Amino acid sequence: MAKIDIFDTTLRDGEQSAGINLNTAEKIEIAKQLERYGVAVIEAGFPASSPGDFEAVKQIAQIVKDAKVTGLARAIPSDILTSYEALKYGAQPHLHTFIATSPIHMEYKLKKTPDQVVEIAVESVKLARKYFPLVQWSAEDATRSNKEFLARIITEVIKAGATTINIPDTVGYTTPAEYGALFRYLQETVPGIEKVKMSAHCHDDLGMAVANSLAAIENGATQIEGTINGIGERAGNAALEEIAVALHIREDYYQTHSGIVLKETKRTSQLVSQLTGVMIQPNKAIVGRNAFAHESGIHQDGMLKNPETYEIITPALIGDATTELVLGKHSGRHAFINKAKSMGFQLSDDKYATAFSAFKDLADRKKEITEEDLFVLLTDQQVTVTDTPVYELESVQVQYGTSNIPTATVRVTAPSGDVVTVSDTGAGSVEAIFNTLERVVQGTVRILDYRVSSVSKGRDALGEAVVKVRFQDQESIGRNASQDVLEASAKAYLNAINRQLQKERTLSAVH
Ligand SMILES: CC(=O)SCCNC(=O)CCNC(=O)[C@H](O)C(C)(C)COP(=O)(O)OP(=O)(O)OC[C@H]1O[C@@H](n2cnc3c(N)ncnc32)[C@H](O)[C@@H]1OP(=O)(O)O
Ligand SMILES: CC(C)C(=O)C(=O)O
Ligand SMILES: [Mg+2]
Repeated sequence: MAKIDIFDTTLRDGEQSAGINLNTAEKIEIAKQLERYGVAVIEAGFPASSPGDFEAVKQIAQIVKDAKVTGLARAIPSDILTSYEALKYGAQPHLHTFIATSPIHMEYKLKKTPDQVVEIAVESVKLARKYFPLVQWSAEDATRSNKEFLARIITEVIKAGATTINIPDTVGYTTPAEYGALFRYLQETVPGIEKVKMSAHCHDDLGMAVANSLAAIENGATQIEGTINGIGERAGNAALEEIAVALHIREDYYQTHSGIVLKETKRTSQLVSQLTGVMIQPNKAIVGRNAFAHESGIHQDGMLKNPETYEIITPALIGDATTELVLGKHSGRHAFINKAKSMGFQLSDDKYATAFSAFKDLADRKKEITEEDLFVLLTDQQVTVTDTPVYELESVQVQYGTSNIPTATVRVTAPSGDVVTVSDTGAGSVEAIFNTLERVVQGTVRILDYRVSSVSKGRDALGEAVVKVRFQDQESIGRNASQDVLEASAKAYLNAINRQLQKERTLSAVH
């Protein structure tokens, strides 16, 4: 099976992302992780661009042993010589030099004729080869270059000693079929091309960087360049983790291997995200937070029956990620009960049914149902004695204004089955609710304690209310968690009353 070398440029092209600035210690940490990840080449920076980059490249070249370390240089003697001073410590000194070959870059940016560009490229490669055993030459903006001119200049730089030829899609302009055809054309046209490594370097301006890179592999590329998490200038570079996993999962199709240690994927991605400060979008392939999260009932049911129904990549393949069956408004009974059991609950079918409908009701109102929310909801069912008639809150409404007296109106089904609606006021909203409920409940109720806290996190977190009352000469504690603390308070109050009623009923049944 053919080997595809992975050339990582997170520390050079990746760092060219707007807003990223890594210091030497951070670059070394990333380089060490890239070495563990199994990349073949690490482009550690652009040594001539700043003393900081020079120092980082030099240290990385000294530290990294299992990958080649390279640095970028323009086709300028001083860039090449400066790069040598940084890279000479590497196990196999490797230089990456480039010059643009498209008409627009040659005319407007370089202000050179095509003939001058060929001459500069040849001279730079010859100079580089005096110092470096390995010289990669890149035709910047290759995909907008004249292909006959591209074949001509590549022929000349190979004669001058280039050991790798890179065909960058610098502005993310090409398409998979077109890019593949360009690789085929160069292989069929350029004398001596079989002696060098052919490399692809794609940008994601049209969202095709990974697809273009894979097309290059299908057409003879044996090295792929990119960055971790796809970071890079403008829309970024090809995401290396996506390419490595695609080659693995579709090995049957590509018939290649990359040498990447896939179980280091998640860690590498997280490290780069943390040190660069570039967040990973949740639905990003392979490393996004949701890449292994299933929310809808039909998918969750399929996953529980056989994970291969909806997962082509196992989370274990890429490291520490786990499959997650996220419970939300699209979830079904199978996933809900499975989760409840995994949390240690064992309820009767009836209670599971009630808990599931309470869960659906909550999921309609709350974006994400956390494990804490479920715990509260299922515990409520576990401890509810269902055969005692109790007070049930049908609705609660509070009128509150900074200059009004708070007024509560509650509608409650009493143990007798009667539905009553009562209003009363209080110094605050909660007191108005409690005063109103006191008028509903038969018997004297004295509040001994009342507390509210948040169950989960975020602005839509459940609020949990705990109310301790004295009722029928006994102390009873009630609790409830709802999205609204006023509703939770009313329900907690009635829960305290109901628990006392249930206790009474159980005791009188025993005697
Ligand atoms: C596609 C890519 O990713 S290419 C890599 C891009 N990365 C970077 O540019 C990051 C680091 N760059 C830098 O720090 C600076 O741009 C430096 C140090 C390299 C150069 O800085 P300056 O000397 O101030 O030049 P400046 O950046 O303004 O302009 C670039 C010059 O290099 C020339 N140039 C651009 N590419 C090449 C090349 N491959 N070979 C030779 N000259 C080149 C330009 O024509 C321009 O020359 P001019 O000054 O004669 O007009
Ligand atoms: C320097 C080259 C390889 C580059 O980054 C590009 O053309 O995108
Ligand atoms: Mg690039």
